[in-house]
Amino acid sequence: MTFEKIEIPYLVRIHPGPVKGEITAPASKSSMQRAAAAALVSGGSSRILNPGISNDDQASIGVIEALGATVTKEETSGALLVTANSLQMEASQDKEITVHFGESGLGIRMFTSIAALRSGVTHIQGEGSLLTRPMDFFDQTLPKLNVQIKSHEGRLPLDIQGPLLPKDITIDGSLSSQFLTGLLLAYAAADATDVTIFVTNLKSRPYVDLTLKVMADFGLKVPENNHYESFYFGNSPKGKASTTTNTNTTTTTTYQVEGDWSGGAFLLVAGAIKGPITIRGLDPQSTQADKAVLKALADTGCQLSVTSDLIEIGPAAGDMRLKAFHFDATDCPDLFPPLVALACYCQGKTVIEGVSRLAHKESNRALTLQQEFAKLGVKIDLQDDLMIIEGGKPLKGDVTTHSRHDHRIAMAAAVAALGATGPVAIEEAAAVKKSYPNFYRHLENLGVTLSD
Ligand SMILES: O=C(O)C1=C[C@@H](OP(=O)(O)O)[C@@H](O)[C@H](O)C1
Ligand SMILES: C=C(OP(=O)(O)O)C(=O)O
Repeated sequence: MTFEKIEIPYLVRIHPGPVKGEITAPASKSSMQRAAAAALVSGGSSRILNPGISNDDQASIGVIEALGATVTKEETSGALLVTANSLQMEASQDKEITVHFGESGLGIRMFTSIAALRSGVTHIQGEGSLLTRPMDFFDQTLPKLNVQIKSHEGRLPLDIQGPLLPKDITIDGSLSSQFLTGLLLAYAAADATDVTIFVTNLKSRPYVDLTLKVMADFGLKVPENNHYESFYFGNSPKGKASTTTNTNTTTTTTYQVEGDWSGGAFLLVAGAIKGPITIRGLDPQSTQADKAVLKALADTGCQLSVTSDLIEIGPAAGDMRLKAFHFDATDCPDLFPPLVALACYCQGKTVIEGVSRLAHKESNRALTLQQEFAKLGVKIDLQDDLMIIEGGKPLKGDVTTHSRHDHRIAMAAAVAALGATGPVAIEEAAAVKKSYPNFYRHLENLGVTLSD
């Protein structure tokens, strides 16, 4: 499968000004990547509507192709059609193969356990920031499940060889939920029966809800979730796909990729700072962790109206100013960057909890936020697990920030720039392609002036 190429210059300059009009949030890479994995392991044919085009989405499609799936695009609807054998049945499962994950943390942590279902050797590779993110979970866990693994002191590249055999196991969920997501899918694919994954100290819990939902949507066997402490795969047969369409002799699972609350959070913050705007495509019933941005926004006193179809958002009414807020982002760490941009425009000190969750993202996000926002004249203190942002003062314009090769830092700087005293340049602006390649185009659609 080839995807459309989106060109973004090295430097994008954001000119301050209002946002107006209507925009549809992009596809969620969390939803799309899970759909790709579920389409692979559920076998048969699947139709993925509203597919994402981010680098991480593209990497996941490349991975399922490398693992034996065929992916084509339906020209009329843009849907992706995936056909796959179950991995254990795949003719090439004994062969030695190499899979590339680009920079996707979810991709590598989810698909490594799935690739471990193969009995051939799989070489697992990544690039950029992924090379320094911790993967020692696999060194500790996979050997207990009949999988041989060689890593580079807990970092990439990895070589693995299964087949993974589901067993009762205890894992540590404090670093990331993504490893659990992978094991849940791999256990389901291996038809785990009367087996439990025990988890200690699980963080980013709503992401596991999303995993379980996608598994149910694809008709995979869904374990019983006991308070996020254990996940029990019982004796019952596989689940039944909730959305299936029957075409003569074959059954196709149809899955609609959700709109992205993580990328959408930047649009919402833009609306609260310099709107009003209308945003479509964000489902208030979603299990996505970053839907929690609504709570922080409501606490600022911005104008906010949420329905199942659209969200209308604008600054505080009349002469009122946005108020500082207190928010716990431990289970939704990707909200730190948009909430920092929001906090800049809120009177007083905003406190965000969960700083320890930021150390191993595309950058060490607590530090990069502190350093890049300092260039805009914003003071951010880090005290243990708390981030404290002093808001309400004018943001410096005519400055140059750097994405630090982190998509969410670039988007946070861009949104913060909307109310600055002059244009704000962002170096290595193309980092946004990791999750939201159309981000700058969407800002332009909302009336923002950009220059190189
Ligand atoms: O499962 C997912 O889709 C994700 C889980 C979160 O990671 P952690 O579980 O490591 O917090 C989040 O930060 C990441 O961007 C996407
Ligand atoms: C950390 C992120 O993604 P991942 O862990 O999947 O690379 C992110 O999107 O902010």
